[in-house]
Amino acid sequence: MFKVLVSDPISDLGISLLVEASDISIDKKTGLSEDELVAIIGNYDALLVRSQTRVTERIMNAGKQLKVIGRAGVGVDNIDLDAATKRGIIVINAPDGNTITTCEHTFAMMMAVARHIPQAYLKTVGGEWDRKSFVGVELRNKVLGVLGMGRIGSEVGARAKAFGMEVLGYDPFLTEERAEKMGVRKASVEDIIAEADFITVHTPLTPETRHMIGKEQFAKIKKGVRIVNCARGGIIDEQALVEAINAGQVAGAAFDVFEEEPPAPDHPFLSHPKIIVTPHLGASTIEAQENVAIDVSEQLLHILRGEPFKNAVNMPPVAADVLAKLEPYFSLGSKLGSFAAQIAEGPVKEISVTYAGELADVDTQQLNRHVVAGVLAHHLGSDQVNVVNAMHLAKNRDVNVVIVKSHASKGFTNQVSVTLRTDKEERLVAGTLLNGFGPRITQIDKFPVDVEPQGHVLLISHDDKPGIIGRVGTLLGTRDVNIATMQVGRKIVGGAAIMVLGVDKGVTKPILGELTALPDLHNAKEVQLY
Ligand SMILES: NC(=O)C1=CN([C@@H]2O[C@H](COP(=O)(O)OP(=O)(O)OC[C@H]3O[C@@H](n4cnc5c(N)ncnc54)[C@H](O)[C@@H]3O)[C@@H](O)[C@H]2O)C=CC1
Ligand SMILES: O=C(O)CCC(=O)C(=O)O
Repeated sequence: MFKVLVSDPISDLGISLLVEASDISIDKKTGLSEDELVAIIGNYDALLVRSQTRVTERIMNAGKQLKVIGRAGVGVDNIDLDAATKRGIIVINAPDGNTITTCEHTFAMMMAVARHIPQAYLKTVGGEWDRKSFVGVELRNKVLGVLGMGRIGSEVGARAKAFGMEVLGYDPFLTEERAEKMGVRKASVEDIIAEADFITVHTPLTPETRHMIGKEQFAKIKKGVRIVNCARGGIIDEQALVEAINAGQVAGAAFDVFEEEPPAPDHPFLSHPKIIVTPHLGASTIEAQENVAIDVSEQLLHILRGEPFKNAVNMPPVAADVLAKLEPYFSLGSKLGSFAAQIAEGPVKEISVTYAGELADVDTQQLNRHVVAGVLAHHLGSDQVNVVNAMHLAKNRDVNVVIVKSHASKGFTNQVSVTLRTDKEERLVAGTLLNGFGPRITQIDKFPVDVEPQGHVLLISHDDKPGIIGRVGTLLGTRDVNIATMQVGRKIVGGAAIMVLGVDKGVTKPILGELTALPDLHNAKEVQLY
């Protein structure tokens, strides 16, 4: 039974998938302090949050069984990602579910600031009939500058055109072709500052975007511009904005987000007549909250159940078609890594993974992680290593990871070869997926073999001499070790050879010692593959 803690208000309907799952027990405890979370998080396998809970390193340290943190929304700035990655905790978000809702809120804010709606409302319900103070501007024929043309920014751009606005878009990933397709003009930040009548920001808050509109930009900004921020507090310098409004440079602003949330009661935005605010409501619709909760619950279930998942924030993204090609190799990759780690003597200095055949043309980042995790888990423990922290752990331990791609696959559609270089030796284990037969180890060091990577495997190196197979069989038989499968590999008659035995149970160290003492036999190792 997996235990899930929901620590922020999240749509009941959205998490019904978790509530109804027979292998999940779910607790809802919202509004907890960091200390309170630290005290209870050790009982949980998964934590589900929105934006209120700050998931700190302290909480993760206390979450001894914590495997996944799900964020029902886009921004994960309330989660210490580095700490999660170090601990192998997968962080997932729900990036698509609140796009339209936030885009619509942006429009609500843009229109509200253009037409002074909150200010007019307040006066009207206060008994005043003031029609002179609230003369607004149209959106039609105005220039809208969109900083950040991702999911939300693109939707804002599309809707702005319906209002008859000219849209200037800036995003480091916006190409001329994409801009043209969307009917927006690709622009620089400077173009937007100089030309836009309305500016809206839709980037994450990063060192690069922090205060991307600040004092310097306000000095050059088009007079009378209106600014909207429904992304993250801090992208626009709050202090500089107030000064620019007071100087008459900026006509008004609409903010859903703040550098510090909630803002202090004396925050200048809260009393400024030309600034309208909402309390981080961008994603707050029934539809969006259901969508993000459904998305994140689905992925959370996949992760807890050990199934393939998407939207991991602390792992490289992978396209669905690429994932479909890689997924069948995940288990093989980690078993090859584990096999190599179990037979190699000495501390690992380098893990080299060669992809041959069709895999050579695929972005294998996810598969690389499975191989590296397979190697490291042997040394560090499978509870300490997973695909999230594998690369981080390798780097921390100065283990070089080398990826080689080759189209020559020795007759297999695909072959994955893992070579471990230690300070003592170099060992290679290669494998493939055989159509209709499943995974196979196809090579160990220089010897071609055909071995199912499963259960207890005995790897014996010996001279290719008559009688050796019988001696091994007899010894194992007298020690009650049943041989299920046997493979012998050699390069030349009478030369060095290996024997790979599938055995039904673990082989003890004394038996391995007895095997090694047999004539013409050099080494016997047991490899466990699960
Ligand atoms: N107010 C609210 O309740 C909500 C806020 N958000 C926030 O809105 C923002 C945008 O969300 P999405 O569109 O879903 O994200 P996204 O990841 O689809 O788009 C962000 C875009 O910003 C661009 N970007 C990054 N650095 C940039 C820079 N220096 N200059 C210009 N563009 C840059 C990226 O290339 C990307 O295209 C995020 O910060 C998210 O957390 C999202 C949902 C609700
Ligand atoms: O959960 C929320 O309401 C905040 C949404 C948000 O800011 C995001 O998804 O980035």
